[in-house]
Amino acid sequence: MDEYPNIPLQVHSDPTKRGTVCIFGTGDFGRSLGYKLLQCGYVVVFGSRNPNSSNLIPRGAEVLSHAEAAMKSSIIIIAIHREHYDFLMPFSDILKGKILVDVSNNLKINQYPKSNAELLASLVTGAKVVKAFNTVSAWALQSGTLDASRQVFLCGDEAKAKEAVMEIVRSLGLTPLDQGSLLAAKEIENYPLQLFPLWRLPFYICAGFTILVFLYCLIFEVFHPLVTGKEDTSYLIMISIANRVFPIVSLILLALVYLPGIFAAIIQLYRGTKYSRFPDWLDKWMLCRKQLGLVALAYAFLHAIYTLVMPIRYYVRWWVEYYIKAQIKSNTTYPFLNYYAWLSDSYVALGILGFFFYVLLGITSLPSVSNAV
Ligand SMILES: NC(=O)C1=CN([C@@H]2O[C@H](COP(=O)(O)OP(=O)(O)OC[C@H]3O[C@@H](n4cnc5c(N)ncnc54)[C@H](OP(=O)(O)O)[C@@H]3O)[C@@H](O)[C@H]2O)C=CC1
Ligand SMILES: [Fe+3]
Repeated sequence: MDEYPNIPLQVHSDPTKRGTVCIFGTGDFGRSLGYKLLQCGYVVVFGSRNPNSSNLIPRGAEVLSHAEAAMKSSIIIIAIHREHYDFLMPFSDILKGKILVDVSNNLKINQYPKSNAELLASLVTGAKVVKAFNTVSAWALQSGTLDASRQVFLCGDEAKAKEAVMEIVRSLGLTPLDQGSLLAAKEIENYPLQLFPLWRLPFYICAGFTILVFLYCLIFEVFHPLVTGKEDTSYLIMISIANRVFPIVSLILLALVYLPGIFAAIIQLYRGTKYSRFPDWLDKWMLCRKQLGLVALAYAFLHAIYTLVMPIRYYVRWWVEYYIKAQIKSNTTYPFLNYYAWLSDSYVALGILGFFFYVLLGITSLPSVSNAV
């Protein structure tokens, strides 16, 4: 295999193989990406500090010293943390003209004034740095659960280098999204640290309506009877009031899912064209319909659970009363009476568990940039 730094990816002599890709670092991410590349027909060469003692290397890959490995390919994926980038400086000559793929992430948003990719470009002058793969997690690569995070954001100053990396991304079955020049690296590095960015607005809307309806029910069903008739109805809070809040908010959210479509249609009819931009507020609203719909569904599901729980609670309470009366009549004590009261309350816990289970399901199906470490 000869090295031609200006040719993006060297073609392997074996026609079943796509070409050689070099990966620096035999850590979690390097190994996972190597494994996936091997699966997709690439020849993979790892560059490591300890080529002989590296273990868990995917079968079929070669492990060499950094310098030897770099000679084998014109694309080098740097699967090493930013803090160790200066170790590359002695190899500057070998890396000249090569495509260096920066996959690194930080621990905090805007942790450094300069993005990791820009730092790499300034340390190894003459190399073509492309930022990519940082939003894909090692775990997703290995387990093949890439459904929710097939998008690979990438950026770089050299169009040809970017195209070569995009080709690799595509051949791994992922979708490259070109974000422009290396200046965009800072933003791309922040993506994995933004926790569910698409859920912020829907979360506020749902929380707002839930609190509002809950307070309304609380005032009319608990505070009002307490003030006017000195009647204590606080026992309604946990189940009856909650079960009133869920369907009301669920229906409001469902309306919020369908309303923007109607507004959009009216605007289009009014303007007489489909090809103009919607106002900003409508755009934001349309974009969070999926999340609002998911929460509406979760609330409807909770409503169903609580509705099922309620008659069981009445039944249990009836039994508790029945046994208390029986105890008084026969002047004896039944040992397990408390158990029934406890049982009735455990149904409440069941409802809450159901809720968390649903939320978990929702989270796993998110288009998650947040998958990556
Ligand atoms: N893990 C993940 O899910 C993801 C990780 N990333 C990024 O990938 C990069 C690697 O992450 P990950 O594999 O998890 O980390 P690991 O700690 O598992 O591996 C890092 C590797 O870097 C090499 N290394 C460590 N110290 C030095 C040093 N002083 N000089 C030279 N090489 C060194 C080692 O390889 P060797 O011993 O072979 O030299 C080591 O195995 C990071 O930048 C991370 O942000 C991006 C997306 C997801
Ligand atoms: Fe109902």
